[in-house]
Amino acid sequence: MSNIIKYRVHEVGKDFERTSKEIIETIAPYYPGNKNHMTSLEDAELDIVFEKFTQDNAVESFEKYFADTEKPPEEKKPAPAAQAAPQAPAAAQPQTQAAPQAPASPQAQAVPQAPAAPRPQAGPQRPPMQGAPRPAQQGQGRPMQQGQRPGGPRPGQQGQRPGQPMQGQNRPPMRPGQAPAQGQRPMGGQPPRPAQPQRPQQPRVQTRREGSQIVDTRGSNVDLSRYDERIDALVPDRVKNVGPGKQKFKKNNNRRPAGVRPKVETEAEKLKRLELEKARKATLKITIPDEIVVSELATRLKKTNADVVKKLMLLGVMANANQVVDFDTAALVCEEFKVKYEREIVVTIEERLIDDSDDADENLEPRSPVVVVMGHVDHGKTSLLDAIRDAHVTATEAGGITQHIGAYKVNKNGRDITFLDTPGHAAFTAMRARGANITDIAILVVAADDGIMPQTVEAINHAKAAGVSIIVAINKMDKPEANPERVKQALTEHGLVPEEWGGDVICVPVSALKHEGIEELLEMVLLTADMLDLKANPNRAAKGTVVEAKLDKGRGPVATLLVQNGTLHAGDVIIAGTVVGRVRAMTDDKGRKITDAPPSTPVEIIGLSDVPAAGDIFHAVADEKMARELAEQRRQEEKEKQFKSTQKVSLDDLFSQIQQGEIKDLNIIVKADVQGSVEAVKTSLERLSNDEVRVRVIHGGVGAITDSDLMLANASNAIIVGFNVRPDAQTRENAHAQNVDIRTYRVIYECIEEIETAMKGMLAPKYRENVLGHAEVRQTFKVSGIGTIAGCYVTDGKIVRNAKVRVLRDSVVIAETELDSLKRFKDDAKEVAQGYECGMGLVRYNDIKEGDVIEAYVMEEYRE
Ligand SMILES: Nc1nc2c(ncn2[C@@H]2O[C@H](COP(=O)(O)OP(=O)(O)OP(=O)(O)O)[C@@H](O)[C@H]2O)c(=O)[nH]1
Repeated sequence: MSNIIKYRVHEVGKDFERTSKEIIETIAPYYPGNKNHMTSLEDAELDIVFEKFTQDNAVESFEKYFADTEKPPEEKKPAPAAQAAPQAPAAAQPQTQAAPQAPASPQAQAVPQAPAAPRPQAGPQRPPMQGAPRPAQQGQGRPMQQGQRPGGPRPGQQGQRPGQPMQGQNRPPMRPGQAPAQGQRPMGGQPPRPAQPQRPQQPRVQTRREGSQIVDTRGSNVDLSRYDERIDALVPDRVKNVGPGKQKFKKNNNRRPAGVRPKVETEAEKLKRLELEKARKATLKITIPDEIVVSELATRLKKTNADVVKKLMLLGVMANANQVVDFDTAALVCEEFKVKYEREIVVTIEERLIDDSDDADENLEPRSPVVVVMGHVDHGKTSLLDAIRDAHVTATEAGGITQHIGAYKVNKNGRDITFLDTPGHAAFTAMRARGANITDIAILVVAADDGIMPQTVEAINHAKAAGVSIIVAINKMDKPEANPERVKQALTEHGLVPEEWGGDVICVPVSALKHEGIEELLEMVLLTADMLDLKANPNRAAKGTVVEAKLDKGRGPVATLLVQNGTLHAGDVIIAGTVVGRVRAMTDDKGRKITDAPPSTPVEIIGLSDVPAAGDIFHAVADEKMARELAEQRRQEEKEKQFKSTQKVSLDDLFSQIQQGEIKDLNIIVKADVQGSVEAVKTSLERLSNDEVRVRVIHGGVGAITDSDLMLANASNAIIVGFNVRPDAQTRENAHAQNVDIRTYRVIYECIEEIETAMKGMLAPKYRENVLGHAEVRQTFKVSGIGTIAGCYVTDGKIVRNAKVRVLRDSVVIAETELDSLKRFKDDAKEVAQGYECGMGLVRYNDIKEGDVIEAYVMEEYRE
């Protein structure tokens, strides 16, 4: 650097108001050699000059100096100027450090090497600098040191030379001509910064060590970064390499730029910022969903997990960061933190796509009733449906060809009635299990010659569970042995009291075979419909249920839909369960093409992408793309559902389900060997109802537990209780697959007790029976002295020697005991597997008959 910028002896002399000779003499003792006024001076030589003249300007007494500085500048102005005048402009630095290494120290950079002003080339060319000579000083031939302190030079204050940048500005001392050439310093154009100079200067007691130079950085407005550049420029390489390494001011570079803001202000600013932050937090508003993980809540509250967990603890909720809390708890935490909150409303695709809002009364119009026919096998359901259709479809609709699409409409007295063509409660309940409640009225067909049969009872209970109105059609009235009174009598036993006996159940005697009583029956259906006041809004997007669906070879997926609300139009986009499609063609039950299907209309449509399931609910939607998205989402949900075992009510977790509010009604199906037991259990169980749970026996019947019971239990989320009756192997397997809880008992009070304790959450069964297998008694042998030996064939599972057994006759338990002996031919056997024959003797039981079933089981410890 010094090679580039020449600073000649005469220039230095001029700057310091010394002769060239004096300068040369100053340097000579340190750097001997021939020099003249044109000799360029090296950095080290310059440093010596600066040191020399700086020291020459040292004040004699600090006391005097400090005393001077405390006086108002105005008073002192003329005097110090005069005093300082004869002196060299150097600051009073009693430093003896004149070594060439001096500039290497950071302090040395602050040494006023700036004899710029007097220099002819530098002075005039410079734009006014902060330290520009004031008129008074100019009059004295040199500018005052930094102008702001008329008290004269003081220790540590450099730059007393004319034209030198003011220290207050923290300009690094500069040699004339150097900075502009290097472009290291934004000299010109930098406006004077008066803040520092005008600050009342307190006497600064500075402990200065002999031989060191100190940069006064206490003003907090020293731009130290500038010194780094100067260091690089000024420090000779050999000096740089000495010591523990370069010690740049950069370490302190985090200081604010000179003159921008003093340290006190920074603190104030920080406080202000903190306050602002606090204020911002105070007005924080967050949204909380119905359930939120604690860590997520903490994030939203801008708190740590620990803070939130602590607050929860104080609120009496023990939850860790990964646990979920409900909205109310989260809201309490928000209140504790004084954070505003509101409930997060999650709009699902379903909500956006499907408008499930209720209709306003003024938009509702009467709709025709939807009727299902149920009853015991062979009581004439199909015959009745055919009779109704024959009388009202083929006869009245000229040219109409009856289509079996799963539902049809008949017209009576100018009003329509829709019949579901699938008789029996199986289809009805299967549909209900899928969430579809499509029927308004159930016609219960009871053969007058047969009376109430098991499936009649089931049908009654299925209809009751679905909450539909029942009309009894007493069929086969043409038969001579028909006894409608007996039927009515039996009906009362099942809670259906005929009208003529003071009840509200309409009973119509009919003959499906002879087409008698059909008109009366239909009239009664209309009457019941009037009572139900069935209404729908035809002026909205259609909603309904898939009644039937199949894959047609030529037409692709074909589905029968029953429109329940709104009107379905040809061309509509519909979503049914996980299937999406556009209604390409629509035909009614008479095979006619139609374009609009108002409420209670069954239609057959084509155009779906896949075959939906019967019972699926369909919606006509506006956005096909979104519908596909929803279908995909539903498929995903279905998969997840399959993964998780279906949550069905069971006695084991009854209490937890009650506590979680999942159960309000405990539905029970009671099956027993005799009607008396059914009634007894029913009354006893229903008495168990308490404030939280209502125990409802939705079906009670005599006989084995069958698939039909399972179906009802499945649809109504019920548990099955059996007394002295048991499910057969297939039913048990199905129950297991469908997660239906079947409990079997021998004594009523055991059942009552178990359900009661389960409701109280005290049910802790330690043992549970595990059925090992069944064997059918094929032959019996009487052995004197031993008793009866049963020759059996193991039908499923295995029979184990130590197992307990029960004897079943027509699925009714007739004995419970243990195995006395188990033999394969003449040998004792430990166990006999399925498909083998064996001989069995039972402990204290000899009344075994051919056809009996022996069930072997063991009691196993049960762990939840
Ligand atoms: N005498 C007489 N026989 C009838 C009447 N209704 C039906 N039947 C007869 O009863 C038998 C059973 O009739 P279905 O209509 O098949 O009875 P279902 O209830 O539909 O029977 P499933 O479909 O097996 O459940 C048939 O042989 C019919 O002919 C009737 O009103 N009078």
